[in-house]
Amino acid sequence: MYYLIALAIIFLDQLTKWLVVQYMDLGESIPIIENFLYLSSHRNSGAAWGILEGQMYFFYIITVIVVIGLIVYLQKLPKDQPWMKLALSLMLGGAIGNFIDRVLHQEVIDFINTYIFTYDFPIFNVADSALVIGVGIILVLTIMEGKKEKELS
Ligand SMILES: CCC[C@@H]1OC(=O)[C@@H](C)C[C@H](C)CCCCC(=O)CCC[C@@H](CC)/C=C/C=C(\COC)CC[C@@H](O)[C@@H](O)C[C@H](O)CNC1=O
Repeated sequence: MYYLIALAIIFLDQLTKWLVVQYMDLGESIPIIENFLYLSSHRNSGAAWGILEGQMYFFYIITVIVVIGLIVYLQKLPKDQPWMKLALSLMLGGAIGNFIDRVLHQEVIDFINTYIFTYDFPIFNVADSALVIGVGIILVLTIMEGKKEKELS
């Protein structure tokens, strides 16, 4: 069931990237909300903030490890942890979404360009959003778990 969430993320990610490639020129920027949100067609052959630019084999290896880890973890999780399963499914979809780009184009297509206050946050995509949301949910669950244990002890 949670694999459907991962598939939905992959489909949404690849669809949005296809639309950007189809209807936008590289470097083109369309303002959605002035000074806050723009659609900017961008490519990144690195990871976040363009780190390790061009190290495709490193990215393939890391992504395969991440994907296998997520699948094993998803299989092992007991039924009563829906939030954890959601987080892992989001990360699985995000990791595969960027992996497809890296295998097909040796770079990742990015287009969500936000200005958080004056800081021009790196341009990202649906896959990155799913990854960061998945990481965020796991962080929240871990903090909540820690608080619960403290109350019990
Ligand atoms: C989101 C992980 C990045 C994603 O990792 C992936 O694919 C994984 C599955 C495979 C990587 C090879 C391994 C993880 C590297 C970890 C990393 O990099 C530190 C991340 C910290 C993170 C806090 C959790 C910050 C967030 C940043 C950004 C996302 O903001 C929403 C900016 C995204 C833009 O720089 C955009 O150009 C990136 C481009 O799309 C390629 N994306 C990737 O490499």
